[in-house]
Amino acid sequence: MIGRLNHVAIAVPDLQAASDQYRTALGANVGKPQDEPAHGVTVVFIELPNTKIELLYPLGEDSPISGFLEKNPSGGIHHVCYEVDDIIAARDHLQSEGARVLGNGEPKIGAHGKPVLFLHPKDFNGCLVELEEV
Ligand SMILES: CC[C@H](C(=O)O)C(=O)SCCNC(=O)CCNC(=O)[C@H](O)C(C)(C)COP(=O)(O)OP(=O)(O)OC[C@H]1O[C@@H](n2cnc3c(N)ncnc32)[C@H](O)[C@@H]1OP(=O)(O)O
Ligand SMILES: [Co+2]
Repeated sequence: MIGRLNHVAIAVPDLQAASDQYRTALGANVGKPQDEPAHGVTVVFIELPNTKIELLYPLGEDSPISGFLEKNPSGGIHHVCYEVDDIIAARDHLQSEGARVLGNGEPKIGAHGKPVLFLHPKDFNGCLVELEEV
């Protein structure tokens, strides 16, 4: 069911500093910041030959990543995103397997303009999993 690794997300305490570091120290192709108010984050995508890195910074008062950054003030890997062909079929299958889908269970449009869902980290070995329909 899951396909390619679409991105690995890193929550960062300073989006500009992290972007500069990837651009200069790591010589990466770093995109521009993108506000995603529906998700409570500002994101910067870094294109790699085989996947993407998504830098995340809280946007707004009740960002879902604020708690994570309070617990991890230097930042850290926040989630992985796998691609799926059919996000509703994937959701229904995962729920039938007992996995918890976060939010109201309905996909939201993510940073790539595609439907995304999140699965509770406690159900996947402490790893927050995002699914993106491509
Ligand atoms: C623009 C969209 C973009 C895209 O790719 O298209 C995005 O990726 S948007 C990314 C931001 N949005 C989300 O992350 C939505 C899903 N996340 C959530 O709903 C919350 O972050 C949640 C519920 C996973 C955690 O929220 P919170 O930290 O406030 O809750 P708790 O403190 O109760 O945490 C419960 C439990 O989970 C552990 N935890 C929290 N975050 C993570 C994480 N990223 N990875 C692993 N574990 C995590 C937390 O430490 C708690 O564990 P415990 O042992 O009970 O202390
Ligand atoms: Co993501």
